[in-house]
Amino acid sequence: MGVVVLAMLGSLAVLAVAGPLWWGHAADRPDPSAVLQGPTGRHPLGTDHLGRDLLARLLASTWPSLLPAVAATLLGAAAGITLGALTAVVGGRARRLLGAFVNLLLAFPALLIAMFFAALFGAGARGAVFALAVACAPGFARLTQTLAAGVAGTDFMVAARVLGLRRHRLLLRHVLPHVAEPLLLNVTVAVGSALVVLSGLSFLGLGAQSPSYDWGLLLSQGLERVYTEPLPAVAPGIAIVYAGVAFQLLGEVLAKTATRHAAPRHAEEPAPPPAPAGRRPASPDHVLEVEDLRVALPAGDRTIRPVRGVSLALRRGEMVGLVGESGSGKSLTALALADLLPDGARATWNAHWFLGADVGSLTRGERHRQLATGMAMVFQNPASAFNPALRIETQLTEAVRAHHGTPRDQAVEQALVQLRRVALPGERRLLRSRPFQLSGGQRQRVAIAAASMLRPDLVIADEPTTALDVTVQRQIMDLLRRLRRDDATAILFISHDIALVADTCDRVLVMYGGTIVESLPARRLADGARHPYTRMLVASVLDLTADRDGTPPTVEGPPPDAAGTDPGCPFLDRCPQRMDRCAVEGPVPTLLAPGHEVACWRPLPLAAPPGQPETEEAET
Ligand SMILES: Nc1ncnc2c1ncn2[C@@H]1O[C@H](COP(=O)(O)OP(=O)(O)OP(=O)(O)O)[C@@H](O)[C@H]1O
Repeated sequence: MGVVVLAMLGSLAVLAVAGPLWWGHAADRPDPSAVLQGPTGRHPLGTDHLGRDLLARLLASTWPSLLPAVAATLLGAAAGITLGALTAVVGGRARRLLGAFVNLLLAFPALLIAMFFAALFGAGARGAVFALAVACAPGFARLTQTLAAGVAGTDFMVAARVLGLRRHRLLLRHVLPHVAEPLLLNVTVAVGSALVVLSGLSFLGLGAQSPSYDWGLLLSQGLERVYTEPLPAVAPGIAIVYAGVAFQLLGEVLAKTATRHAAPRHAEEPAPPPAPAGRRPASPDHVLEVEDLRVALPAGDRTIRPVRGVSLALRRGEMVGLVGESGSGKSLTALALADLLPDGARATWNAHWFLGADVGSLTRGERHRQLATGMAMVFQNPASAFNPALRIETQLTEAVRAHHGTPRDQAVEQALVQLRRVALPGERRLLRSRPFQLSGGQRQRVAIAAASMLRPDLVIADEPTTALDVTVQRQIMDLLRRLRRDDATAILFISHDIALVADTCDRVLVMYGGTIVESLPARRLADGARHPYTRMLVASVLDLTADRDGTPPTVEGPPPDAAGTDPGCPFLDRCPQRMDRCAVEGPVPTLLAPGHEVACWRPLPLAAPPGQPETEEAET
């Protein structure tokens, strides 16, 4: 197809350049003796009303026909794509405004807009070009908006936001390359349509003005006598179709090759990754502290409160598990901590400290930078956490390049070091790969390598092993453990898999109905849990040491009210221990033993060894 396109476009280019030189003179020479002739040996397409040779005019007008169509399409596409792509990276209100503006423009038919602006700008080729650009921009904006919307909520965009990339970088690196293929196709196809519209404008007397002429004008002149001499009208029509098909095929060829050259090449010199300096938590121990974190979300005509007063703290090098059934608010808690809540969601807190900085008092830019360099996220689905259009190299290196100004060569070498750390062989070949060329396990290892690139103080891993098989799960857990051991990185490990959490974490936070109902050392989970929900959760997993199939644990009974307005305990309806007080007063977390807190008015007694009565004192 490439060869065919090359031949077609080459012939058009030759005609465009050589046409005026070779046939320009014949095209403009009137011949009163040969007015309005049909096709003859001397004039294969006949002559016009001044006796000028129509074939010469057709060939000589290649350039003035193609140039305005290409120029109008490029101008319109540039304006429309910029407008549409902005919607993927701006905030909620600006996005709605931009959307409304595009809708307004689209409310008018493109041809009407083109005619209106052509009349406004004045009849002539230049006016027609601008008019057509204005007319086709909204279509490109809508297309880009739709394509970009598909990208905006993806994990790789969230991941890129976690890295704190600026809007223009998000736009250029992640949104545009991802939507480039259909856009390129549409731009080139639109050149063909632009040719037709320009012909229409010329036909209406709003395009090329005599004595200049283009295929559109020749077509309209030919149409006047199409019933007696069809060739003078058919020939410019064929020229328009030929050029249109050439551009359409060009679109397809370009679309196939567009994403192959997105990433730069890397250099050879190895260099150790420098550790970022100058970040110190206020308490040397705590990386993150949050108190009474709440998240409210609009859901239809009401507001839901999926997170209702979460307090937690993570020490340097500590691995803390966050467990709870589906919908308990684990992911929203993580997203609120990373300042990545979806549009419309609102987070509030009493205190929120990250690396010694009061997050609430930072400016937006400072907050993004602090979170981007100090925190990394590993998502559940490694397939969607990467931008499929970009090479692994680009995705691994862009954060250090953006935040630390690391030169590309050095960033690439850091990426190689990180890939070796996560035990991925053939790391140079891997850097040149695209995400779809890797297996699920490889992708998750690359995700951990990417998370380690900035040497973050905290990694939030949101169900990083759920989509993987058991063997790969173990390898990924080993990597997370190594990350925490080697770099003293704190890890918040979100999972349904309480057996895995009990096995790998230091502490476990049990979430229910948007609150943390119990916090205890992981080794105490099997026999030391005191909250009825934790006990039921543990009981729902038959054996904490058994092999896991990734099925989330289930607890019988209705889930808590999503609105979160009931005053009592969220576990009330499912609790076998409930008392009258539980319905009217939410339980406050109470310290039962060092490192063990329970939010329950009537915590269960400790499970006793077989043959002995249950006791409350054993632990304390
Ligand atoms: N963007 C959103 N808009 C409306 N409701 C949402 C949104 N995101 C989450 N929710 C709701 O908030 C509640 C908590 O969601 P969240 O994803 O934090 O739960 P989770 O504990 O992480 O669940 P899972 O383990 O299934 O991921 C759920 O009821 C969910 O339906």
